[in-house]
Amino acid sequence: MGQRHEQRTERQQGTPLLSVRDLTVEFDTDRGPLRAVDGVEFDVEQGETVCLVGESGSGKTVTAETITKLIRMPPGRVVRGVAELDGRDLLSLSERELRRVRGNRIAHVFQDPQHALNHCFTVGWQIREAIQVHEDVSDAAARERTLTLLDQVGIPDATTRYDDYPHEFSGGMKQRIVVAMALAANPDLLIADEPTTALDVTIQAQVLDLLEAVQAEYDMSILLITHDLGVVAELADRVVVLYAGKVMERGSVYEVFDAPAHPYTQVLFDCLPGRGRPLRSIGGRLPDLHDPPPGCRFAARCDYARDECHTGDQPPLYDVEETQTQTASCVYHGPSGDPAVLRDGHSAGESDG
Ligand SMILES: Nc1ncnc2c1ncn2[C@@H]1O[C@H](COP(=O)(O)OP(=O)(O)OP(=O)(O)O)[C@@H](O)[C@H]1O
Ligand code: NI
Repeated sequence: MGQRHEQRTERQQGTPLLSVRDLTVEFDTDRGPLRAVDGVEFDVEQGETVCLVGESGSGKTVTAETITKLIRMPPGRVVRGVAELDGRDLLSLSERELRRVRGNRIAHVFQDPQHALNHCFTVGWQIREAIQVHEDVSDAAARERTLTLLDQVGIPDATTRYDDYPHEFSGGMKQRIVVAMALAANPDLLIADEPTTALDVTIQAQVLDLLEAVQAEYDMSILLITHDLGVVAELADRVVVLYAGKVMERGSVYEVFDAPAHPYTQVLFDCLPGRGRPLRSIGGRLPDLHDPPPGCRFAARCDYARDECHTGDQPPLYDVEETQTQTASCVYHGPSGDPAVLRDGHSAGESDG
């Protein structure tokens, strides 16, 4: 890893590995443009895990897939914003340059390992390919490295399994192989979108433990999308809460779990985290993304909404009092608000249920 280490220490102090700013993505639909992601901003520092959370349809996948332009354009379109990797905007790269980024620096792991593997080739061949695509090494060296990777991701008896086809592995093992393929590129950032949802519950924990272990080993950053609050609590360093394409709240996992600041996060997190515990489903629906209402996107479902919440733009991300990094897009945290109102309401809600 010596080479990798040098490359990483070159990064300028203070520049995050990934910096997403004002990311705004629309889809052309029969009913006109649909704004799936609207002004999203967050950073991912080297070696940390950032979790994107929010209900279904809140824009998590679109955010994650726009970073490397995996979403199909058209119908998708980046209206504005940047996604900088080490200060270089990925969204303005050519498709050829982007392919290099995807192969080398950013790897994706999706929900279903089935789609990431080619059923016509042995897993050994596929991982070896993934290595040789971006590194000029001999077949023998690539094979050695493949065996090491298979071993690292917990495939028992790697030497014999090298020549097996994907269908000869269980779902959990397949996802391990996908992780091995992702690691083959020695990426700086792993983007994992619900990587365990398609797996049995007992296997989910193992794959998550694997991600945690390889992250430490490879000093890699992870952008993780999950519905599972227990997973957020265990793996995340920082949390980004999305609702209807907007960031509602951001902060360290300690801060956000200790005292969710936005009323949306409060209802979303209104249960004790434990692995396998899904996000609570909350009353009402996401606003229509073709024609979102003015004001805060969450106002229609918010117990604390007052008149100003229904007018103007989504509030800025205000610093949350007495925290280091937490911010919330809610007027109660703004200059004219009293956040104590939200705290009181939240604790009252907790004792009810
Ligand atoms: N190709 C597309 N065409 C039109 N609309 C799309 C397209 N892809 C996504 N959307 C819309 O963008 C919005 C955000 O979708 P996205 O998949 O990012 O949500 P998500 O937070 O990942 O949800 P889930 O938890 O269900 O995966 C949704 O309203 C979705 O319908
Ligand atoms: Ni999604």
